[in-house]
Amino acid sequence: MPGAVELVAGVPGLDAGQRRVLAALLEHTATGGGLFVRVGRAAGEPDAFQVSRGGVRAVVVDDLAPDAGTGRALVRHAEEHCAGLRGPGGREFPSTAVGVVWVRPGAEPTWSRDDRLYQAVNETGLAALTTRETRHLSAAAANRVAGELAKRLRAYRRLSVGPVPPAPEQGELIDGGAVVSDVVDAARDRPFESWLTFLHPSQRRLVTRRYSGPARISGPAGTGKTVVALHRLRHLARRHSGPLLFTTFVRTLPEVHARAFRTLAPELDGRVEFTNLHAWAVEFLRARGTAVLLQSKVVDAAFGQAWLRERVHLEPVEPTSGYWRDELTQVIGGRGVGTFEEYLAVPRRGRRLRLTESQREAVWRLHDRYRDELARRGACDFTDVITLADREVRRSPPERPYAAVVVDEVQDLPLVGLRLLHRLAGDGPDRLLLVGDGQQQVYPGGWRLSEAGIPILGRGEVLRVNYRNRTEILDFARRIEATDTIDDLDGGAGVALRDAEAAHSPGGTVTTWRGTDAELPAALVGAVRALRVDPDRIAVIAFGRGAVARCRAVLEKAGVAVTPLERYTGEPDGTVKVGTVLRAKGLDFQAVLVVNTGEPPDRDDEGGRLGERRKLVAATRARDHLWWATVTPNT
Ligand SMILES: Nc1ncnc2c1ncn2[C@@H]1O[C@H](COP(=O)(O)OP(=O)(O)OP(=O)(O)O)[C@@H](O)[C@H]1O
Repeated sequence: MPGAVELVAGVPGLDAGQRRVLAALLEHTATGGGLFVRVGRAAGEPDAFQVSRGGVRAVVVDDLAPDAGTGRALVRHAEEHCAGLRGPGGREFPSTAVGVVWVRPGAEPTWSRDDRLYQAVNETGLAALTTRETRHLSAAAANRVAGELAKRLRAYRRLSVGPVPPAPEQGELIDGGAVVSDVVDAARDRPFESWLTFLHPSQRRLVTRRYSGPARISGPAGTGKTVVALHRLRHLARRHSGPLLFTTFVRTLPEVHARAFRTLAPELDGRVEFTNLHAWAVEFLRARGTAVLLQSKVVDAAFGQAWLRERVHLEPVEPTSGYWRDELTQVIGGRGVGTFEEYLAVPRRGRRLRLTESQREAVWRLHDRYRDELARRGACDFTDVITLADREVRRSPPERPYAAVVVDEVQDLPLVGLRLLHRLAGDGPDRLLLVGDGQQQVYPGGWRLSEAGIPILGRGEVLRVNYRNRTEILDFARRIEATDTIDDLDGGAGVALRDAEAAHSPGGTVTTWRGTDAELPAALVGAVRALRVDPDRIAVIAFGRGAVARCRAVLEKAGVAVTPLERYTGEPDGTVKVGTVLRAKGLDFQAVLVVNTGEPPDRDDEGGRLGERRKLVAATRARDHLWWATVTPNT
């Protein structure tokens, strides 16, 4: 059988550099897929398409960089040729899954940083690119894509170094046998990153849909909301110039998603800013010459002092100070309430106690005291920073406006945060995308998008197919009673996990354990050891900081290397991750061990309602294995 070099030599009209590059690309498809080489070049058309287990690439091999117009045409053509290819499990190839690469044979490529529509590499760079890529497609899936692409690429010659499987007939649906083998394949390997290449048709539609104003994607846990948001960012970045912003309330999450985005869209490195809202606000204020002191310890001390002075009035109503602290930060600060009169009128949605006017007066005195204590320390709290940034944006917007702003886990943002992001993005087409799930709201408080002045009318989307959790885990999580009034973030009825459809992903394990605190160390360490899973894919989740500290100590004592979730970036480091459920939001792991100790939560749980939601969030972080421990006091 001829090798890659001989096969490429058979294509007419290629120069030596092109032959070298194309032969290397072809070689790389030996484990699945194929290479399509254009017979006769055409401006704005890729010279080749490579399908491998790493996905699909459109390639131009040229010493001269395409000009901006040709570059854009190239991307458009690459997308058009590939969009909607069918993949395993009824999923489809979104246009954003095709990477575009310009290879300059021999020499270093030059390129403009502002117009990055494609990756630019020389031959060494290309070799690095192909060896580093993750194989997230099965060989069967790569062959299937190549087979379908063959029907579309009439002007291209298909080259293959492996055996070429028969191409499906024109218009043929995926045949039964292929579906079964693909599903089995997917279930066995469950290539974690196959979302890079294939999306459910309902996900794919949302990636490229044009919205005339702010839009919202909601849906239960694990339905691919973030996945869609990342694909959409690539889609928008390819069409608009200017920076893009991906933000969320959870401190560590943006870094993890930035890493996933670099895998999806390496050419866009730096175009999209991934940052949590507080970090964004602090940095924005700093750049405007306003330094703010934002430290949890200082804020805790200010509240502690204020509480000491005012507790006598509020303790009879509710003894836990956390409840009142949430009242200050979530209701008053979070909604940007500036006067007592406003506070009297504000909806206290989701709060378990109704307050009389005189009780609200007592709260307001606590609020005043707290403000004084903060001022005395020259400090801000977390909502102040957002309010200050919002004021500054109103006074003078950023010089380079964002082409698009995507907000993940939006359900946990305070109202003032929503207002700030709305102001940053504006109401223009495709500029603001809000992604979230009311059922996963883990902080007290609540708002409707309309209260932030964000009109969603007709631009609210719902995803319903859970892709993350295997059947056993999904069934377990569905039984958690977190289904009280779930809203779609705008007062409408939301979809609960119970009503989500399951992508066909059978199996998984759920092990429940019940025992005393004294028995926990042996059980936890035993459960971690029994997992035949890479430590990087394991997380231990608890509901309070005390329980997290205990789990960490137990594991470390047993010689299991751990990293707090606060420091997790998605980068493999050979350790098990440990943290509170609030830090685990938005993430997933192959195996999750959840430790319920029954200790009072760090934050008020609104009479158990938020507690159930936090349990649901914890359980749905597990993809394949869930260990669910209930710790009882020592007898
Ligand atoms: N089209 C897809 N193909 C394969 N896997 C997918 C697909 N969409 C999502 N997934 C898998 O499901 C996981 C969850 O996706 P994602 O984080 O986007 O869901 P989410 O709706 O944002 O979840 P949550 O609300 O629980 O944070 C992904 O890590 C990925 O492994």
